[in-house]
Amino acid sequence: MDDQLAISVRGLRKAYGDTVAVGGLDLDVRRGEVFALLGPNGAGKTTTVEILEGYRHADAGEVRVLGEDPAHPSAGWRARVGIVLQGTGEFDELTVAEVVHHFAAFYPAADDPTEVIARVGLAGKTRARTHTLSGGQKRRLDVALGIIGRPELLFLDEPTTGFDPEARREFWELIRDLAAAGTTIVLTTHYLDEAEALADRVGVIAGGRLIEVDTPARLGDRENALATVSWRTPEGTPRQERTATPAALVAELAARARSTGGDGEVPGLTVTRPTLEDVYLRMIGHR
Ligand SMILES: Nc1ncnc2c1ncn2[C@@H]1O[C@H](COP(=O)(O)OP(=O)(O)OP(=O)(O)O)[C@@H](O)[C@H]1O
Repeated sequence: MDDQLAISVRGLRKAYGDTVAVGGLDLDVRRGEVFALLGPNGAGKTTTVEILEGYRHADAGEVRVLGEDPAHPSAGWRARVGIVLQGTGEFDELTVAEVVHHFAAFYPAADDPTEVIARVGLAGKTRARTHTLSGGQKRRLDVALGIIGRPELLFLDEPTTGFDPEARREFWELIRDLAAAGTTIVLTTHYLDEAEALADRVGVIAGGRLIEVDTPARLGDRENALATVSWRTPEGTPRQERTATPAALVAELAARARSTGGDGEVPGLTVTRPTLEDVYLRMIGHR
């Protein structure tokens, strides 16, 4: 296997009875990258990720995660992989500090619990019992437990569901810090802006297969898509034109505005290209 790859999957298949959840999926995730898996409900993301984590067994295919088959990992493998699970319910009566210390004891080279609690923004809640935390604070605790072992590879399943906008931005900073420190991150999300903000590459899963992988900027040939230029005429009428040469059109509009005695400003001018959500929806079959 290529040493530059944290994850390599070929021909992955998994069915539940008659339901084919994953039907021949190929995937490579490079070491050090942030990789976002997108796909509609039921596309096969969770099944794929749980196989990568070693929690489910594939029916067929070759899977390598940090060089090993997660279905038969060596003793040290699990400590190298961090998983952010949804919910730590059994620890309701313990404090944040107690839970994080408890998890730290499972790892050979755990990070400093106090420092990790501060990094996820729970410094003010160290002594709080976990059942008193808000939904967003509980997710931060989940993240703390996922990173306490200093994983080389971190799986995050819809990590910011229930976060307020400020908490999401803070969480994104945390993910960027982890990535900058060399952690490989695989993230599933339904938030396209989150994928765009965080991911080096995104993979779109539909019907149990990976249908496209690219950077957020290039997915679905997005950067070559026609731009939409919108503006208002001097009379205030809204106008819109789709063009492959938006700079030329904007220059022409500015020249026209100057020639009619104005300062060259074009009222209401915007230039947009399809958003990641636009190309994603087109890709999975919505027009
Ligand atoms: N334990 C199970 N038993 C039976 N069918 C299952 C099981 N887990 C998943 N499936 C089915 O496999 C398919 C893929 O499900 P999966 O949970 O992997 O999708 P997903 O992409 O993670 O969806 P979501 O975005 O809703 O979390 C679905 O049709 C689902 O109903």
